[in-house]
Amino acid sequence: MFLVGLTGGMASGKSTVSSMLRELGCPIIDADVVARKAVVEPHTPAYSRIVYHFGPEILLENGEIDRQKLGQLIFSSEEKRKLLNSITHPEIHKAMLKEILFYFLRGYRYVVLDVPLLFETRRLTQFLNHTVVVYCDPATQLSRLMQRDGVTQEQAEQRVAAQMPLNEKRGLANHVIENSGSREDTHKQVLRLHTKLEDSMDFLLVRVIAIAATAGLSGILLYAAKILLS
Ligand SMILES: CC(C)(COP(=O)(O)OP(=O)(O)OC[C@H]1O[C@@H](n2cnc3c(N)ncnc32)[C@H](O)[C@@H]1O)[C@@H](O)C(=O)NCCC(=O)NCCS
Ligand SMILES: Nc1ncnc2c1ncn2[C@@H]1O[C@H](COP(=O)(O)OP(=O)(O)OP(=O)(O)O)[C@@H](O)[C@H]1O
Repeated sequence: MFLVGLTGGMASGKSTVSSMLRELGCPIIDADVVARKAVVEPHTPAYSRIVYHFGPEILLENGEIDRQKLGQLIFSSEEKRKLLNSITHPEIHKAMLKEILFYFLRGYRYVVLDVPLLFETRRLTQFLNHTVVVYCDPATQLSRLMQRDGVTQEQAEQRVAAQMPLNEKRGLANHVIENSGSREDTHKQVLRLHTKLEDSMDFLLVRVIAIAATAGLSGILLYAAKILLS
């Protein structure tokens, strides 16, 4: 099975690209969704540790974590961000591994992992066959972030600064989707990426068949040699 890592910066367009890929039939595992579902819901081990370290003041009245409050805390303090990451990341990776297994057992040939902090944590990169960065220019990124999350320019800049610079991520990827333009333009690039992924799957299949055939052939030759020499 092939693993494809999809990443980018805050509001650079990862979810936009992953929904396009999903529409084309690609299985997607979204780390933000995994984190929301399996990591910070009440009664999970990560939830208890977050409340222990950050205090009950980060809870809503219904006992759930106030994501906005926790976000404000961790995006303004590297120390707190590191603490939250140390609690959540091992749990996120475990939950993602379970989902990868699920797709593997269902016979999928590849799965796309949408992970915002792929290059920051680097835990997953060694297992990936392809890495894709969704890039957009810094001014567009800031304005999309401010518009989507209703935050000030200062808050948006602070959030962007909490991650590895997007330019650096772009240099680490095998494949870049340039998302500063229109959605249509991005869609065209996603179609090309999809074809590339499908082609590399076919290439993998041909390689596996060739290896199997070679192994089969050498098996027959060995068997024949054994009979002739006995
Ligand atoms: C900080 C939290 C509470 C903010 O929740 P909120 O619903 O407002 O945002 P959401 O979860 O949709 O994340 C939005 C984006 O913020 C960025 N982000 C999230 N956590 C972090 C982090 N620890 N460091 C840097 N950027 C982060 C990512 O680009 C992400 O796509 C939440 O993101 C969280 O629990 N983060 C810790 C888990 C984590 O690291 N998630 C990222 C997956 S690798
Ligand atoms: N090409 C585009 N043209 C116009 N708006 C766009 C384009 N791509 C994305 N957007 C908008 O920009 C915002 C950020 O995009 P998106 O949510 O896909 O980013 P993201 O990388 O998943 O963000 P995050 O990591 O913060 O969750 C969204 O409001 C989205 O609708």
